[in-house]
Amino acid sequence: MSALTPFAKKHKVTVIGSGNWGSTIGKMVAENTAEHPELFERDVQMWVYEEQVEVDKKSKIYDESHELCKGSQKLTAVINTFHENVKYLPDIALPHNLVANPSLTDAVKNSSILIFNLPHQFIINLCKQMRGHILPFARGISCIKGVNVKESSISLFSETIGEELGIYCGALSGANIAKEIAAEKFSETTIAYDPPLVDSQAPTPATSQGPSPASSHVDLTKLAHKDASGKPSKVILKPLPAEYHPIDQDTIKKLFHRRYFHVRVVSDVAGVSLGGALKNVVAVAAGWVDGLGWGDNAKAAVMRVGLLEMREFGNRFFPHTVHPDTFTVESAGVADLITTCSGGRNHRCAKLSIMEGKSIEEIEARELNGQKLQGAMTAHEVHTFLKSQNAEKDFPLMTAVHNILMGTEKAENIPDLIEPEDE
Ligand SMILES: NC(=O)C1=CN([C@@H]2O[C@H](COP(=O)(O)OP(=O)(O)OC[C@H]3O[C@@H](n4cnc5c(N)ncnc54)[C@H](O)[C@@H]3O)[C@@H](O)[C@H]2O)C=CC1
Ligand SMILES: O=C(CO)COP(=O)(O)O
Repeated sequence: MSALTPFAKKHKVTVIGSGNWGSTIGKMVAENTAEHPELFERDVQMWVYEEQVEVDKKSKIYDESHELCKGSQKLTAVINTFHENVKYLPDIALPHNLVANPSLTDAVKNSSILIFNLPHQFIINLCKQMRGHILPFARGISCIKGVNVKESSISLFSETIGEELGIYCGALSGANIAKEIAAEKFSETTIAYDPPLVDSQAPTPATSQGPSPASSHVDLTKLAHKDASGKPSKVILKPLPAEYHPIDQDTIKKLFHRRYFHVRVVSDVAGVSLGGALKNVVAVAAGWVDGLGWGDNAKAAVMRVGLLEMREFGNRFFPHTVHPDTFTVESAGVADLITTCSGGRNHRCAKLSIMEGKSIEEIEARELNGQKLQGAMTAHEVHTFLKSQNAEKDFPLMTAVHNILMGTEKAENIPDLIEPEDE
């Protein structure tokens, strides 16, 4: 078979991150690569931030005669031997074709599809380590819930990843509490994936020798490609060689969709990303309200105001790209807000912090066994940005969450703090 035979090459997939959600996504993606051998290599690499763990004696996989069950062991060795992430996703059987790899550069080598799934504070550093080690034409999907704020500028992690690595990156977000999905309970998600036409339908230009075998003949610099704020993207995308099946919306859906995990693919990367990031701030407020014992009506009021602020944030700061309906129609909007304000970690830790009179960080360290909350950090980042735009008063709930975390306001004052000024 010639190297240029269409689709002679299968996509190698790497998941970068192996926490609660990273391992769950790894599980689903590995189930799908095994079911679609025409598109994907069977084995999925999962980059693991290496650390020492102990296999719990109460765990189903515990075997007192096994060396890896004695004392502290490398997490990657435990995952690859017992096919369970004992630290971040205990009691869930992972597919044997999901391979834990502690070397980032080795895990991403030759992968044409990169899935980013880490707490947002770690991603920029990792992208720097990946530079020069990935396929230049790789495509990405960011499952990260957070925004990248630098003083007066804000960007989505799909964009940050895209710019750091020079690739196109879409976003996956939804009402997706990982442990429910890992147990194969039904949920929906939204994937925003809208690369320039070259990967999907762009006609390959004909040459005097007939149709070009390689999509690399398409001049990508001439294709309209804008970032989420509507400015022309700085990234000059490299086309996918023609021996690969196109990485289009259909390919992406096949990689993620499961019987228990229904995927809707849309084009609104900004709306999907902002929904996932901003709802974490609202969930902190909802947790406080529950911790105060104020009941469901109070929580619904906070969620209503939060949803309006999420939509306004998108409209105001990403006016060229956000579809306001994403916040109310898609899993990545209102559904994620509801689930996170009910069963999410941000909500639970905020609730306990009020009930016990402790900081959220103390509760996080005690309750989450190394998992990382995103809500408080995102509240501070969003506040930095809103302040730079002189827009704090237009986002009273987001501002209140920041001020309460800083100790300059009290959660008990939330009803007054979110009351519009003219009422
Ligand atoms: N857990 C959930 O239910 C969901 C989480 N998300 C989002 O997914 C993203 C990833 O979260 P999770 O998988 O839940 O992570 P997690 O909070 O369960 O785990 C923390 C992860 O950070 C890694 N880590 C710790 N220190 C590190 C360092 N210095 N450098 C690099 N990595 C380090 C750990 O190895 C671990 O994989 C976040 O943006 C989160 O908001 C999205 C949907 C659901
Ligand atoms: O994003 C989530 C659910 O969609 C998970 O939220 P938490 O990080 O608050 O658990």
